[in-house]
Amino acid sequence: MSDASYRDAIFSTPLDRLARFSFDEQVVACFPDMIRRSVPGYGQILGMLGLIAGRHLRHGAHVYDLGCSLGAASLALAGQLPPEAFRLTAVDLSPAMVARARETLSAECPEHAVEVIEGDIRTLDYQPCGMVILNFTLQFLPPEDRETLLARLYNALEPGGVLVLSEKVIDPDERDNAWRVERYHDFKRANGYSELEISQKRTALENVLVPDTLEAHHARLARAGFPRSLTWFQYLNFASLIAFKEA
Ligand SMILES: C[S@@+](CC[C@H](N)C(=O)[O-])C[C@H]1O[C@@H](n2cnc3c(N)ncnc32)[C@H](O)[C@@H]1O
Ligand SMILES: O=C(O)C(=O)C[C@]1(C(=O)O)C=C[C@@H](O)C=C1
Repeated sequence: MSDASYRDAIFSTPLDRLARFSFDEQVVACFPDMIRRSVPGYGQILGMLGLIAGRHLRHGAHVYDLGCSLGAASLALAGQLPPEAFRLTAVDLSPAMVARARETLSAECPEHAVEVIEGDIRTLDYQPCGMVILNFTLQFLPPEDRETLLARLYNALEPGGVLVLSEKVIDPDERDNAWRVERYHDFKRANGYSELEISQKRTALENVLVPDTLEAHHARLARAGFPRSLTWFQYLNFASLIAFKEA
């Protein structure tokens, strides 16, 4: 099993043809380092997922980890809850991510009922479930597909079920937004990224990662059926929301 994770240096040299960002082999090889150095609060969010599940999940309920990448959210749950507490389906569109997630999850939590599916979360057939995790995934779907997916997830959730949605967000106020983005770039610099890496990645993510405002997220969750949602975490321009289905 190769569990090696390399330092992210993808955008460190000038690239004359800057391709759109994609979750290919190159990104997979350095993904744990990339996401840890690029997402403020990533570790804290993972740490809370098990606690949220511990409070809201009916014993033995089904959990979905959508856009699972290497399965970090699934692993976080397995690290905090016993095998009989839940069954989990992790899904990702990237074959390279799925292959590595399967290896990691079967090695790290062999006792837990975890399956990893390669597929598109927009067209998956959802079983009744108690919790859905979208940890930095919805932002990569075309904006016009987001509400339909959330409505399908609302329908799949059992009464009392919860959806955790973590996203990069924008501020409706231009000056506040600029301040957050500038401090986010400081965060990246402090984590060892150069000006070139920051600017090339920003360009590669344009029209690939399309962030919404928190207001747009809450309004969309309400239209999708959720009677209540709240922002439980925010660190600069990264936030996590929880949406509740009525019990
Ligand atoms: C930022 S990563 C998610 C990180 C991961 N959830 C974690 O906590 O470490 C976004 C993931 O969403 C996946 N993705 C994007 N669009 C998808 C889709 N339509 N269906 C399934 N997965 C998708 C990408 O392949 C990528 O692995
Ligand atoms: O580097 C950035 O600007 C990011 O937005 C970080 C981000 C994300 O938010 O999903 C973007 C791509 C990678 O998947 C890892 C993290």
